[in-house]
Amino acid sequence: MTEQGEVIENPEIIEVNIDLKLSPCKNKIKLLSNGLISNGDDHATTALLILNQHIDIGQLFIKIWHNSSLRVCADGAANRLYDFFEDDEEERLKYKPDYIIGDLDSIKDDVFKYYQSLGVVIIKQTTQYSTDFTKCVNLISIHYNSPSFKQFLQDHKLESNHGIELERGIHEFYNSMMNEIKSVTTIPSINLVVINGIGGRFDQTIHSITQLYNLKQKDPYFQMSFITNTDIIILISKNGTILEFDPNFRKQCIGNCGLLPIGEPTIIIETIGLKWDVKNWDTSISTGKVSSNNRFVGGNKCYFHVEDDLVLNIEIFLDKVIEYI
Ligand SMILES: Nc1ncnc2c1ncn2[C@@H]1O[C@H](COP(=O)(O)OP(=O)(O)OP(=O)(O)O)[C@@H](O)[C@H]1O
Ligand SMILES: Cc1ncc(C[n+]2csc(CCO)c2C)c(N)n1
Repeated sequence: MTEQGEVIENPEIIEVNIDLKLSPCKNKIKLLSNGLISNGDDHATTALLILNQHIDIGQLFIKIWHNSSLRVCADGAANRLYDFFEDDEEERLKYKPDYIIGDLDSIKDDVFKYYQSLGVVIIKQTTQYSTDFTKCVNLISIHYNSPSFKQFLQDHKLESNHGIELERGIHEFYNSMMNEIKSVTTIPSINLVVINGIGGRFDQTIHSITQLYNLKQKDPYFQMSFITNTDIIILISKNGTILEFDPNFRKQCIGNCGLLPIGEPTIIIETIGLKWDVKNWDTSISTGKVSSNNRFVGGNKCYFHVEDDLVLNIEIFLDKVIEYI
């Protein structure tokens, strides 16, 4: 039996030219030289979501913070933000999140009081049918898209929980907002950078990956990426995607990559710009046919054409990224 599909081994550096007549390209994303992923829309804004694990990306964290127009902590992530500054009270004060949200079973009392005293909006949501991660994502959507949410917070600022229903008020707010705005407006793009969601507990990590697929369906205006101290992780959409990067950044800061069909088996119709490019290559976790340990050899871009969305991880050398920015 012959293996399906084709693997083409390329030299260490190649020029990538994409003939758009043969290789469709619906999506363009950029890997910026500060390690952030942008959907290529110059008007997009960036939001930072901090989850509850140790912040281990050093000065890259500070860089991402300053690059963001909104910063949200999921429950116990507020402890991690607080601890990041160790005993440097002056620095800690400069990094005030916009919101802390979750069931609030993980945030420490003194951290709660600290951020409350700084005027951070802290929202309790007790439902045990969604994670703090999902609560955060809904809140971020509302923050950017609801014409009335900021006014609502202002009007209810003296009430307990800012007047938001305790169990699933944010989810309800989100649902009714989405019903209202879907028909009327085009929603601006948001580059959503998530830290601390990968590694650590395995179910939490898999839940993070589900968010990549889920957001693509429910809130496609998010370009979501996970950043860890070893990787950037994104979803590559079907219908053809060009990923652009700065050639020097690639050389100095990027290592291996993997095309990971975590959500479902699929066919990689074509890649252009990998050390091991593939054509009509069926890939699945259960057969073990997965392109891991691959790398970018396209000087400034790489092209992916996949039949179904799949996960891409890009290895970053954190120290080099921090040096580079
Ligand atoms: N060990 C971990 N590994 C990966 N992600 C994590 C881990 N712990 C927490 N997170 C992420 O941080 C978010 C906030 O976590 P927190 O500890 O405050 O609450 P939790 O009770 O563990 O999470 P949840 O309430 O969502 O179940 C979680 O929703 C999850 O996305
Ligand atoms: C089928 C099913 N499995 C697990 C949970 C538990 N759960 C999912 S999200 C969440 C909130 C954590 O803050 C909890 C406890 C559930 N509700 N339903």
